Amino acid sequence: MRNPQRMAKLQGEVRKHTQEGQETVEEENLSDMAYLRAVVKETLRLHPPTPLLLPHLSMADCVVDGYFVPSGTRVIINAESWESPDEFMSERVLDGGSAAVIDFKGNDFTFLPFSARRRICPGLNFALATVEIMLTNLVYCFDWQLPDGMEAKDVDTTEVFGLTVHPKEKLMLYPKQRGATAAGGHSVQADAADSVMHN
Ligand code: HEM
Repeated sequence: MRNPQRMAKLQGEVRKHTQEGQETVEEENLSDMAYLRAVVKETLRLHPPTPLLLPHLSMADCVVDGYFVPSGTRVIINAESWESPDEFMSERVLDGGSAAVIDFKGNDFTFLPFSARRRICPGLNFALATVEIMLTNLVYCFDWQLPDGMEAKDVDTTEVFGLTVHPKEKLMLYPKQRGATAAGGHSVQADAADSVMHN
């Protein structure tokens, strides 16, 4: 909602790769949606649900970059080094983008939303599949509008920190059902607008 052009691009891709007349997006529609994957990847970079992963202890004495780390030290990995880190730039992870080759499934220590190696999140693939199908259906079935008087820049994405983070403020949006038309003075659009989405 803070990036209307990127929202339009994502919605365009989802609607292009889902057959006209299909009620919902199905898993088989997702394979050609490169921009969807970029949006999810960049979202996990900017808002990782578990930013510090889970606490781990080193199992043996070791030396890292010249620093001695004794066995049993609590280790927190925070190795991000991104250009304009606070900006949502989904293009950076698309083919040809500055971060296109950075893996987020545990092979690149600059980007670890699911952690890595033996304690990597076992729900990784399930989580991605769920997020993709949920997000595509939200943008396929509805056009989303901000409440009257609210502008894109007013959407507050401040996070409350914890073992898992969550948004400080609720996101309130009006869903306008795709293709909704007024019929007999009772429009789907009005119905949808009556039900404000709270996040
Ligand atoms: C976007 C969604 C998710 C993210 C970002 C995420 C991320 C993580 C992270 C960072 C860890 C900690 C790894 C560590 O020890 O450093 C973790 C652990 C774990 N996750 Fe997820 N997770 C997600 C969804 C899921 C789902 C959907 C499931 C199950 C269906 C799941 C199951 C688990 C389990 C069981 C562990 C503990 C693994 C262990 O024994 O060390 N996660 N996850």
